[in-house]
Amino acid sequence: MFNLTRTIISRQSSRMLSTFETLKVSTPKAFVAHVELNRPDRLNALNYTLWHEIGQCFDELNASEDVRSIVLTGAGKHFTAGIDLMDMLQVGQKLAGVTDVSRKAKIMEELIVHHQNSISSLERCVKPVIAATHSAVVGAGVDIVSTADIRYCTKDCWFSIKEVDIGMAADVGTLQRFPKAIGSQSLVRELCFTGRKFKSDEALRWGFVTRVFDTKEELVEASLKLAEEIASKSPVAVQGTKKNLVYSLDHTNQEGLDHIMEINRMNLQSEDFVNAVMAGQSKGEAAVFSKL
Ligand SMILES: CC/C=C\C=C\CC(=O)SCCNC(=O)CCNC(=O)[C@H](O)C(C)(C)COP(=O)(O)OP(=O)(O)OC[C@H]1O[C@@H](n2cnc3c(N)ncnc32)[C@H](O)[C@@H]1OP(=O)(O)O
Repeated sequence: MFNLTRTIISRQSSRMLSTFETLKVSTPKAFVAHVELNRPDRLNALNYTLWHEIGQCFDELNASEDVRSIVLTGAGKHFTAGIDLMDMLQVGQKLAGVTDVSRKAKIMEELIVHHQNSISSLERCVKPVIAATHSAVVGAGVDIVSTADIRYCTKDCWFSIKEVDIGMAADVGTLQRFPKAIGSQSLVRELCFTGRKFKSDEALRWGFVTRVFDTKEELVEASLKLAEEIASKSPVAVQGTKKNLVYSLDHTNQEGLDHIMEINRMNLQSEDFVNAVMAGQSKGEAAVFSKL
């Protein structure tokens, strides 16, 4: 009963996205959301508010029947400079006031789980997320874009799994998701152990990004065009596809097949299936899918 009430409330409120302090959210095309990291004066470094708002924003976009695909960009000079190091100094001060190691560890556990959940919201969101990055994508930035479904970037874009240079192991998803996007364990380990910058040309060669653009304007335009195309498809089909692709990343083939069977034994009875097939046969008439 509680869950049902919560679901109904979230559906009702899905039309009104929150306004955020560190994110700019717009709907430039039908069913397409554009989320912009918006702390340009701090190079979009992730302070606690930005971590928190990313999670809240993608959970809201997931619930919204008006959103079918999402483009993620960064405002200003860089996509992001990673975690806000000033914010981390404040965490250090908080820890200094606590003497017991287990109690210090509990504070850190809550922080790490909060930040992990923030980034995982891009994966929990069943609407495809296109990360469109420019200039620096550092540390937590790689965690974020590794969680996106599709990555485009500008020619001047570079990435660094920088955590090793600040004395920590990446802990909000890069070590889990980046290797699955790249394939070569040797390359992954080289980049994670050294933090060395890799540029757009290398990222393209390895398949980490799939398109590179001369300017940010071209990048955003192409990303929105792709998002618009995805949004024109059946939301039942696209969201079922994302759920199964995410699930299949860490399950056996048979488990993945069982999972998609569970999804499709329902979805093949949906009006979207009939509408799409009819539109396909009418040659030229695009199918129109109702809100999901
Ligand atoms: C629980 C833990 C979860 C997640 C952990 C994630 C770990 C990480 O994200 S590791 C990565 C941390 N980030 C960095 O180490 C990046 C440091 N910054 C840089 O290397 C450079 O600033 C740059 C991103 C390459 C950009 O260079 P440039 O364009 O030349 O700008 P700057 O002049 O260097 O910087 C301008 C201004 O921004 C401040 N700043 C830069 N990065 C951060 C940051 N990460 N946090 C806070 N502030 C940052 C920099 O100090 C300058 O400040 P001024 O006040 O203007 O001097």
